[in-house]
Amino acid sequence: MNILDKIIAHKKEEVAERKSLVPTKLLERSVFFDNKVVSMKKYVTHPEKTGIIAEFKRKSPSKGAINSAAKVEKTSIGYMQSGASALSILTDKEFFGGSNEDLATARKFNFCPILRKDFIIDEYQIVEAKSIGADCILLIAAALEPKRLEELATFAHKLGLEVLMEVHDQEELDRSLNDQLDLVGVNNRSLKTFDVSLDTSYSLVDKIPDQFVKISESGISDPQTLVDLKKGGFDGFLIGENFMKSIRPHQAAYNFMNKYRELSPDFKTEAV
Ligand SMILES: O=P(O)(O)OC[C@@H](O)[C@@H](O)c1c[nH]c2ccccc12
Repeated sequence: MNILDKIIAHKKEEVAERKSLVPTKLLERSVFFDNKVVSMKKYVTHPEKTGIIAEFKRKSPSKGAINSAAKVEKTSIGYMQSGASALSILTDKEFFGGSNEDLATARKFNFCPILRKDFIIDEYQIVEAKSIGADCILLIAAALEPKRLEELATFAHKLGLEVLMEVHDQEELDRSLNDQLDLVGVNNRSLKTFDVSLDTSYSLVDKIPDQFVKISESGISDPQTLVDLKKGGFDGFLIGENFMKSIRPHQAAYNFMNKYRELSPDFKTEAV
């Protein structure tokens, strides 16, 4: 059993329990439910933004504890003020130390696209994503049958949410691509070994059709890497640990994005 199998097994139990505690009808009454969705696609590709999707992640199976003290409010606002295009908020509790409240807090304090970072296997979680203020959901190709993935993506679109599909290799990409996706992410971290290799991104970027916004995910720790990935054809970059491992993640993000600006002279906008 690899880590993903373990997480999905746990997720099934968790979703069953949540469903019995909070019916869908109640989720639909949330104040966030009628919010207009902020497009991740648009913000990531906006020429005056960095393309960075900055992540709030307290711990992970590969790294253990990363930062248990950071506050969502300060961190998310700081990420956005530094020039991030969007936020990614972990809502899985068991393996990543996140919560739905974290995402709802980020929503309250920011006008920007927010990705619900979780392991989605059921429509219920998509309604829940909308009810806590998310704009985009993650669907992991390694965890879903292609047909099921397309069904979930279609359901998300019905609620107005965008969809980021994550792949690790060409086989996952080939079998899971469908028209209901908005963004396609290549995860540089292997689920089996936890090794990170940017070669995964470079080897897959040209295989992703141009109708999708292309995201490189995980293991990015150097602004020069962003310049290179952008040249290689990526529009967006998902960065978590590199910011979160600092005592002040928002400050780390600020320094990182300033360096990125210096390295890309055609990229003019200042952090506010
Ligand atoms: O912290 P990193 O190495 O910058 O990676 C961020 C993000 O890509 C990673 O957290 C991630 C990618 N896909 C996921 C799926 C579930 C949970 C987490 C993830």
